[in-house]
Amino acid sequence: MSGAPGIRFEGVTLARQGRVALDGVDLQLTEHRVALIGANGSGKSTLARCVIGLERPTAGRVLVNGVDVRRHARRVRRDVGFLFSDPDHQIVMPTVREDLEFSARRRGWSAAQREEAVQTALARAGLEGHADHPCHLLSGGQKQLLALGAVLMAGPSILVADEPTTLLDLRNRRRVSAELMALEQQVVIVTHHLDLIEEVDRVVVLDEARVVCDDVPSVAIPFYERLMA
Ligand SMILES: Nc1ncnc2c1ncn2[C@@H]1O[C@H](COP(=O)(O)OP(=O)(O)OP(=O)(O)O)[C@@H](O)[C@H]1O
Repeated sequence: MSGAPGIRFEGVTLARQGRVALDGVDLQLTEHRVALIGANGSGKSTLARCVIGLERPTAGRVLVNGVDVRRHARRVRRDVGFLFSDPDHQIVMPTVREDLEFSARRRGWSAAQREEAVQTALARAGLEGHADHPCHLLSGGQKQLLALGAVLMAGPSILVADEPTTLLDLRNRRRVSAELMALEQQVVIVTHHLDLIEEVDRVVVLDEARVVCDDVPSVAIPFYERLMA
């Protein structure tokens, strides 16, 4: 059941309580790093959540690596990691190490392989000295790096991040963004932080539930700034 890599939105429309959140969105996202930008309420998070079946289109369909999300949501969720704005929404275990180990269990690894992966993830997140600390005592930036580490531990081929830097100070915003931009996986990032997406391969601008610009950052970001002026 393998198919075209990446994410495909085919005529995706989503209406809730008579209001249209997405209106006929057609996109084929195959680039390594894609940003979704747009005004508050333009539909970015709704579109991102459709990728893992957290939202269901009223019409149209979403395919991930050629697999229909509606028909095979569990399979798609194994392929797609999702990073929320608030890491507290996805840190599930009491300590840093336990949280990473929890995600590693999906992989069918031996105990030794899991331990090696946990150590690598701790180092990558700069949390080596915090392995046995309670997660709730971490700073916001540390929590987001832990959440990212745990999501990656599950081995996704695509990462969707919904405003992952919104709650962070400038230093942590840059740190988390640099981690995301350096990933080998395809990354789709929803953000209002335009300075962080200057290096992405493609920027999709949403406005009032529709795609109004789809281009490289040097074209799409100024387009959006004019739209907001
Ligand atoms: N669970 C929900 N129930 C009802 N309406 C919702 C729900 N989630 C979002 N909406 C509405 O759908 C529209 C699109 O919202 P969405 O969160 O996708 O926008 P967004 O572009 O991500 O906005 P923001 O930048 O503020 O996060 C908005 O009108 C919003 O109020």
